[in-house]
Amino acid sequence: MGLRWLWRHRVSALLAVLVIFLLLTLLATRSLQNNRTHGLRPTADRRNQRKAAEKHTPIPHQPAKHTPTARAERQRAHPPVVFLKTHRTGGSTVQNILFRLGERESSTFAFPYRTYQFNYPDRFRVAFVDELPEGSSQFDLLCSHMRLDLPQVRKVMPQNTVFITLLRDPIKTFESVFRYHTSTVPAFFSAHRAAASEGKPALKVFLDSPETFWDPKEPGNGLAKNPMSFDMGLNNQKWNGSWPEDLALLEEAFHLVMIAEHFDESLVLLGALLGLEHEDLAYLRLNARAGNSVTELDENIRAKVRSWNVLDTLLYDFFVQVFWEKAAQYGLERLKAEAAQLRDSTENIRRKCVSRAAVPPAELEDLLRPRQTESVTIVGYEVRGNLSLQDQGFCVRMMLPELQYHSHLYFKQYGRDMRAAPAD
Ligand SMILES: Nc1ncnc2c1ncn2[C@@H]1O[C@H](COP(=O)(O)OS(=O)(=O)O)[C@@H](OP(=O)(O)O)[C@H]1O
Repeated sequence: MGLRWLWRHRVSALLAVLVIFLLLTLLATRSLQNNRTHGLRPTADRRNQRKAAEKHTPIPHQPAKHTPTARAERQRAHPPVVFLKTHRTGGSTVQNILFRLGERESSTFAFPYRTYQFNYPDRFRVAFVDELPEGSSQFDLLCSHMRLDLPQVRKVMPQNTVFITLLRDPIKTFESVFRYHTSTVPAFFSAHRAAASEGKPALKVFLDSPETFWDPKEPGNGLAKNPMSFDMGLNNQKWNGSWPEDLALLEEAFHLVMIAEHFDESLVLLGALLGLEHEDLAYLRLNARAGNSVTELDENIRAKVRSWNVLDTLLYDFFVQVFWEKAAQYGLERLKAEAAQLRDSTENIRRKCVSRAAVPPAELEDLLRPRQTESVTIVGYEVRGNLSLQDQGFCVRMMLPELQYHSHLYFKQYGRDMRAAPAD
């Protein structure tokens, strides 16, 4: 054996080496072709972007709840969604459900070109949307704050988009908007200043003579009167002849207008519309004020709030009626039963995830601390320790405040940070 044997069989050895080489080349070519045909693997660029994104925020991995095949089917099953996030109505809670859904299904988000809002309070424009990311053929989800302009939104989203929004009792909404947006809405700011100098409650001072503080030509005053109507793109200053027609157009455009006072029933209808399971709809009440930041309203103040926001009352009452019509179509008994089931399953998930609720901001880590304003305290949640990595990923996402989740998803989608607001 050894060298003499090799020398004697040199031709056979050479042939064997050649055959092995040819076989390896063939296998390599087939595998490359497969990857190209099915487009399964991300490009090196996208892989690097994703790695960078994962490094960017200390958010645990998204749990892989579904198998790849099931995920692909679910992706096909649910249509693109626009969620019109009206102010102080519970929108961050619904947005969080959609953020989780979109992240799990690798949806493409239509994000604002700058910051977290579509150039609010301007009416929505196509130009306010960031570019379609490389490799995406359409936007699947749009759920950041805007003032609605339906034809413009339709230009951004695919034709089969489902439109949803959320309305809240106008008295609760206005009280919350007034307290939360003290420094960003000029009319409220002036009222607070006057109230401070008179030593009186600001809301009472404002409602005693709102016209003193409210300049309708000031663009920043959109939320100062009928804030929900303003967000829905209606004339929020006064009723005019086009209101009934505008309402009818909204009714036609929106597949579902959820009602905060019937939140669980609204989620059941949302789930039916998008084909979601109860686990997908589990939620924590996000962006809530601490008890000491809420103003108790007596009947006199409530009547003044109602009268100042009469168009919001009209809007709300109209869509509450539409909501119950939809509920009747779904089946009232069925809706009641499913809402009860959703409440139970959500309660179990809350018990598993949350170690402490209504936590003051100073006691929360940066990742879980909601945005605060000068005038109110917004409380958050503490996540339980000792969770599996998968549960931790799920639970943290459910309590992640809007800004943190938004910037995480933005970085994941574009591989870069969000653009800041332009300097004034
Ligand atoms: N599920 C549910 N049901 C009823 N109400 C809810 C729910 N989730 C959040 N909230 C209340 O909604 C208020 C926050 O609304 P938003 O998240 O839309 O605010 S924001 O515009 O994004 O700042 C805030 O209201 P206030 O606490 O009265 O200010 C939340 O407590």
